[in-house]
Amino acid sequence: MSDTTPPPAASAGHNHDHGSGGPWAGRAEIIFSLASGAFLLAGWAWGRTQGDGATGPLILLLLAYAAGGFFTVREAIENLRHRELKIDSLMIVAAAGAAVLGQWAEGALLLFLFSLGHALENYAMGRARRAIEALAALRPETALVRRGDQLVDVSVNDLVIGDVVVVKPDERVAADGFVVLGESSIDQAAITGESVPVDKRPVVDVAEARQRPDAVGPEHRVFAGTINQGKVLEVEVTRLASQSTLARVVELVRSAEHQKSPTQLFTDRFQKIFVPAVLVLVGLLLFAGLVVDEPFSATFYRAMAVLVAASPCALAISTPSAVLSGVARAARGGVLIKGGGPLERLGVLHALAFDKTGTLTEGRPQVTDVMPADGVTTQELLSVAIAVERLSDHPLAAAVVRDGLVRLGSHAVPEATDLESLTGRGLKATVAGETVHLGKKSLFDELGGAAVPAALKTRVLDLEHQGRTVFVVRQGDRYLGAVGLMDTPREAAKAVMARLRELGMTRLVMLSGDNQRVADAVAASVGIDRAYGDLMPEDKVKAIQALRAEGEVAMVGDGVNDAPALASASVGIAMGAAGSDVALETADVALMGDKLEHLPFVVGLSRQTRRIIRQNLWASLGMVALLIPATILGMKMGVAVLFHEGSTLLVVANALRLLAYRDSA
Ligand SMILES: Nc1ncnc2c1ncn2[C@@H]1O[C@H](COP(=O)(O)OP(=O)(O)OP(=O)(O)O)[C@@H](O)[C@H]1O
Ligand SMILES: [Zn+2]
Repeated sequence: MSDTTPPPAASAGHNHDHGSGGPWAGRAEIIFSLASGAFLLAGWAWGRTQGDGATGPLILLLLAYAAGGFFTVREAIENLRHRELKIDSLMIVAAAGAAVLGQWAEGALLLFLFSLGHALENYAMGRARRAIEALAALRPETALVRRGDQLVDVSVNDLVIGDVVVVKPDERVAADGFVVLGESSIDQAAITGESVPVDKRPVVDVAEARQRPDAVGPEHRVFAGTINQGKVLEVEVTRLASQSTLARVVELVRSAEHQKSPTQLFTDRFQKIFVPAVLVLVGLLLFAGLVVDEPFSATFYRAMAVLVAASPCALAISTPSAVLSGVARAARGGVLIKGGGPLERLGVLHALAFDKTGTLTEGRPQVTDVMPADGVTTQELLSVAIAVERLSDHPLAAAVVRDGLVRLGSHAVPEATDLESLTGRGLKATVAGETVHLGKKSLFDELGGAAVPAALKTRVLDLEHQGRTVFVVRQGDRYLGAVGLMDTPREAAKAVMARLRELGMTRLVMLSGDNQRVADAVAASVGIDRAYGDLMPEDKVKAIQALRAEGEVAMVGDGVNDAPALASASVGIAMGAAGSDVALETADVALMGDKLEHLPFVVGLSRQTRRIIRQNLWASLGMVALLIPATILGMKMGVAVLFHEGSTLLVVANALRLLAYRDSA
């Protein structure tokens, strides 16, 4: 059951794939094992009527041996070829030992139970794996592609970027892309875990969308594997089938199985000591004749029984089965967990740090206040601000341009050039031959030159107290004024924080690049304990490190400006990862949808996984601890195998409960 040599990373845990694999192999194992059981029963019953040593019953028991031992022997040979010693192989030694002692029925029982236990175990693990493979099957095989006036059926693997595919109602979208024609609503649950269908409409500017497909808004973007619930849509393909979000998720989930968790590393280490110790014990037991007066056959039998009892089979499978089920369940809920490590760590930690914009807030700021300095007109302030923000792709910039233009009316906007982004503080550019600086108030202390006029400063502070994000604009040495924006907290944020506390998160903090007063206001409104404001991206990393000094911390962000902080947290959790490659790649846990509500689900799931791993460890170690003395004291080999395989199946069944996990909020 477990290797005495460390298994290669790719065969994490208890691997009974038998090389060939496939559904037939699984079924064949069960059939062979049941056949073994039938031969055993018939041979045993016939033997009772015929008396010992009759040829007929013996032939049946030999057939039971053959059927029950077939896969075990095959695997043992395979292992020997790889120069691996597995305890599985020793099960054959035990059965052979029973045969030598003339205990054919007992040996056949051993092989029957052993093969049945392992066949069922493989079947159960296969169930968790199939839950993952079901994701891959969501993508249709073919797509209807518009070629001039004609529609052609094309294999999705032959789709190229720029193809326009037609998606009929109730059909699955064949490729990632953006809508060019038609309006509909799409069920994206398979990718993002959102239960409510999302409305889609065509992009306004196809050329622009083609150039920057990752910047296309969620109302235009569609993903392979999602279901069109309304009317016909035409979608321009932006990714090859092998690169689609679905394909990447499936790939990441598959590889997650092979990332060992801390508990797995621990059990691996434990087995490296335990297995040789068992072999030594069994070796010593062969000399029991020196202590107790018994025939060697009895000594040998006892040693074989101990060997069976001590196999740490359940222990080896206890963690991998739970991790596999947990990762599969999460994937079905639109959450990608990259392995047992993050899953287990998230299951025990008590502190969560949040990014503000786009994570706790909607990430859709709106201009609320425009305050020109004395002697400056509103138009002058706005036109310069718009000119500069137009060149930036910051979330605040988009809001200033959109809302600013409405307020500006027909007033002309000058041309800005030489944009320079002052990360986390603001922007610098040239307008009408003069340098324009725009950004948070503290930026101007840093820059030197003319200081912010006292009157303007008071008004900025006043706005900040009201929870507004404020930036100041300066052209040359002249202050034009300040603009205030407001980003509303996500509707779900408050309830999510409350639920996270129920789940055992005791420290909830917020990290923000915005000023401290805004940070405090947002934190208070959603129920966060502590807000750290005025942080530059590198300060966020330092803040995470400081928090980690007091215990493990997970960080939740959207991958914008916070990727380094996500990477330095114990567990980095990204939101809205379906739309962002960076987030999908850098995070340990990716919430595919842009929904804060999925956070309690994944926290609860990881906590449940931890609990189940704990239970499994106790059950498997407890069973071994009971069976070793029991067999030394004379428990029958058949009974020992029954308990041994029973505990293995129990552990796997316990893990499979995770597939049905629901957040009970
Ligand atoms: N393009 C811009 N226009 C106006 N102000 C800006 C701009 N870029 C940065 N700032 C100022 O710098 C502050 C912090 O910048 P930014 O929002 O990029 O940081 P962040 O770390 O992403 O913040 P958050 O914690 O809110 O997500 C902003 O609140 C704003 O005052
Ligand atoms: Zn086993």
